Amino acid sequence: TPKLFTPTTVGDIQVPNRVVMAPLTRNRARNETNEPFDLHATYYSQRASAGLIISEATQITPEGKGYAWTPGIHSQKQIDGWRQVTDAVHAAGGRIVLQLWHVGRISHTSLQPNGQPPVAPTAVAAQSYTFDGNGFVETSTPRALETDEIPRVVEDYRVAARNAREAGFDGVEVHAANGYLLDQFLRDHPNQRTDQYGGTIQNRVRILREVLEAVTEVWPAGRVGVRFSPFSNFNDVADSTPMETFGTAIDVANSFGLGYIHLIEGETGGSRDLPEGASYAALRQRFDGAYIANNGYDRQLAIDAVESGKADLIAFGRPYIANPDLVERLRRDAPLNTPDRDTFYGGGAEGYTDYRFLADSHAA
Ligand SMILES: C=C(C(=O)O)c1ccccc1
Repeated sequence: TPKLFTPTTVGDIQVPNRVVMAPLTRNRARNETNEPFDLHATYYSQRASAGLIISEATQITPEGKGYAWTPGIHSQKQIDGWRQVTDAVHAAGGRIVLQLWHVGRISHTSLQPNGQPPVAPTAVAAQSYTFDGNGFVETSTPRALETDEIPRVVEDYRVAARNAREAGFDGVEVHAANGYLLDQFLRDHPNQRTDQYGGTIQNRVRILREVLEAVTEVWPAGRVGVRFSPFSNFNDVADSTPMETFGTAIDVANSFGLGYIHLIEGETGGSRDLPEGASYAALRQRFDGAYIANNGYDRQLAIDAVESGKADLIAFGRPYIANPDLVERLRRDAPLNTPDRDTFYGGGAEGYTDYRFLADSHAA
């Protein structure tokens, strides 16, 4: 049996295989109140045979929302909605962690409380787009967070992490990738702050350190992970020294004894090509916990990466949209359903909970 299909531990979490369901935004939470409901419980429990499920990105506060119909974890209604999901996943024998999200400047005033500008490290708009419920709009120009507001943002992560415990999750993943708030602070484009949260790499990782400190006061560190996208420019971020910046960020994660780091290898949802001088092995060896690798893996790449020790687990995104029983299909090297792009984002059950299982396929 390829090692991909054997048990391991991700920090404190025992998992039966190394196939991870990557966080996937699907824009199906209730509008305005942003809670998940029974449809989401069906979707996630269908995929419970994953070694570990990482939930879709979930905003920690109304200010942290950047797209229409994305779920939150900052109200009792949302906690109750997520409890339906975690109960269903556990009843199906699965494990699920919640991805804690703050979009920073990847938002639009129409999605913000009182139509206010989004917040960010620096008052420079991303050259990016978001989905406001009617269509794609350019992201709004943010206002720069004041130095004395950062503790409030950190507290928002702490409360959201506590809410995730109440909602029955097995752990949390801090979203520090894909050009959202924490990634905006990590990179010297756009972070041009002149206070202790900008300039040197030590300053640019400070908010991450403070967030991880807060989250690991609520959760055992072995149930906390963090996601990075060191070489992706998705959502208009870039860094002049990515190996140093993300090496330092990973040192910070390691200093808390986190259960795992989760790296998008290459361009988010795109090329796996590495820039000159970049090395995942060099980044990974600075971390003592589990390494989850993501981005464009197919069955053979995944088997080889785990067999060779390049990665401990592999996160699959698009394949999990269309294959609830992905683990079984990979184990058998069975054909995979093709995801329908038109129903990736928004809508209801169609293209969400109606993909077939292998068993169904054999049904007459
Ligand atoms: C949370 C996302 C990410 O991390 O890239 C996202 C958001 C909207 C569409 C696709 C992906």
